[in-house]
Amino acid sequence: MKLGWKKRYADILKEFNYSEKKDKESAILLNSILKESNANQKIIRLIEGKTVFVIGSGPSLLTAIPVLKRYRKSIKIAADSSLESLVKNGIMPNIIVTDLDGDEDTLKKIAKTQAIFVVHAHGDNMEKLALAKKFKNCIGTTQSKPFSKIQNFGGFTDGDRGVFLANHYGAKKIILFGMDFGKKIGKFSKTKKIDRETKLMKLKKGENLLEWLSTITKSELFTTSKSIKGFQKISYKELDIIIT
Ligand SMILES: Nc1ncnc2c1ncn2[C@@H]1O[C@H](COP(=O)(O)OP(=O)(O)OP(=O)(O)O)[C@@H](O)[C@H]1O
Ligand SMILES: Nc1nc2c(c(=O)[nH]1)N=C(CO)CN2
Ligand SMILES: [Mg+2]
Repeated sequence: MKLGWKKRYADILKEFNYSEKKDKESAILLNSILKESNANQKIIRLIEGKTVFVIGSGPSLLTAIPVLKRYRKSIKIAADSSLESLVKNGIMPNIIVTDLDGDEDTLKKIAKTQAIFVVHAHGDNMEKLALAKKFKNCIGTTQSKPFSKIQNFGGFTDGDRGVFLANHYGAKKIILFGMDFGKKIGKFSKTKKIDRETKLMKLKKGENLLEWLSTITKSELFTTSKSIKGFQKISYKELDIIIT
């Protein structure tokens, strides 16, 4: 990915004490698992020039769900564990961005549908990657150097990676739901209590990356969740005006 991702990734490696070597190993493993597919063309058709919703697992996901039910035709990108509550409420996302630490049963349940899975390989999820074999439509990503079938659109947590994905494929407008960041972890999030400190650090990093993206993207950015610098804060009532 262009636009200065390398520097952001170097900061992430340092701050979270991750190993670039392990990130690369993981990406090589995912590349060996993925079949050739036309998921890329499918994703372009879904996103290019469109208004796209990106849905995270922050506290506001609760109020977002009844609203999302009314926008059946809008393109939806679900970040990992937001998927479980969406599917339970009859909302089927078009794209799922995941590092496979969300709810496995839900992932398996919709594995063979038209949904496109954007699976992220990193140094700490190698043992989960085999799950990608089950997905009918699957794209592989890395935060390190892209190669072969593995791409890098930028981004860190599943939610902000969803926004970077929508930016990469040329969404006209990107609207966030359940992407509150801040100090309160959403109850749909799969994070255990012991991880709280790291989780909050990850959320902070995700928010910072979105602030940065807002300075370089061509997409118009909106949020129905808590305010983010560079995103226009809107109420659910304003959605109809923004979408048309
Ligand atoms: N306050 C919040 N609590 C939880 N998730 C949030 C919040 N604000 C934004 N999100 C976004 O929702 C996404 C999905 O959340 P969740 O914690 O369920 O996924 P995750 O798989 O644990 O996240 P990741 O693997 O990216 O750390 C996160 O990746 C994050 O970008
Ligand atoms: N190496 C490594 N990379 C990541 C990790 C992680 O736990 N380890 N978590 C992420 C989002 O939660 C994104 N990237
Ligand atoms: Mg995840």
